[in-house]
Amino acid sequence: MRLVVENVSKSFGDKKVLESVSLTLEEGEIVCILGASGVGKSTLFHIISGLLMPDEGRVLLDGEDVTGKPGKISYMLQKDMMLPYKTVLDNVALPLIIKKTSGEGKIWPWRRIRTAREKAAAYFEEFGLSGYEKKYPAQLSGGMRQRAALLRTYLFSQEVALLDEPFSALDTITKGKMHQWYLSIMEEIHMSTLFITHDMDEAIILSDRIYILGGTPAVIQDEITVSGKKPGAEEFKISPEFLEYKKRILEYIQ
Ligand SMILES: Nc1ncnc2c1ncn2[C@@H]1O[C@H](COP(=O)(O)OP(=O)(O)OP(=O)(O)O)[C@@H](O)[C@H]1O
Repeated sequence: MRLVVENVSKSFGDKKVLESVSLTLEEGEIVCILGASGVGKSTLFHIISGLLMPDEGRVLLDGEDVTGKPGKISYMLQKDMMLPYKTVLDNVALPLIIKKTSGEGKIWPWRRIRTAREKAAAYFEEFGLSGYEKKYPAQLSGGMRQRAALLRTYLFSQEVALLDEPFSALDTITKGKMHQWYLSIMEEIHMSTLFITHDMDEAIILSDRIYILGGTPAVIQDEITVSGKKPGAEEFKISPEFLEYKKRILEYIQ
């Protein structure tokens, strides 16, 4: 088990937001947290990423207690947070520039930047960004920006990634294409991913498992294992199985 979240509870003042939330993420799995707006999804992600301490419970990464320790788990925020005055390559290489790798010793900053750029550039083709290395974020389409942001997240830590509504800003057609792209790239890079969405279809299309977060305070109301999704399997979206998953989710989310 890569990631274990154990009985996490959190209140802000006298408002309890999360109540004993537990979940797991296995190696290479794509797991989604589905919940209505304001239910506490981002609060849960802040806790998992170590940016926020829970009142109770803990977060384990590969068995190590990482509660309240940021920097271990990649976290892609809803906004892609690209620096507008830096090239796409430098934006993507940023985590490699600022994160000292173990055993690296003392090296000149320019050498670290060069190595980081080389490492990041090696993934540009796979992420559909070839030829855009020297462009600026404003020159990319929405889908490309998201792919660049995903690559940056992957380069920060290839172990576990948290993605907060990664495709919500995209139009329906681009979103559909990104879903297929995401599933096929995951077949290659096997990044264990926990993502947030309030889009039911997206949850079913992308996830191996779905946790439904709901109620006040929020608890895990259901856990659904999705079988049948495959990269490029457009017919899955119109299959009876897909509708069954949707029906089950609709029992909780209206
Ligand atoms: N720092 C804070 N101080 C006080 N209340 C907070 C704080 N952070 C979040 N909350 C409250 O906790 C609840 C859950 O917020 P959160 O942002 O986690 O929800 P969400 O499910 O991510 O929402 P959305 O889908 O709209 O992003 C909300 O009622 C919010 O007002």
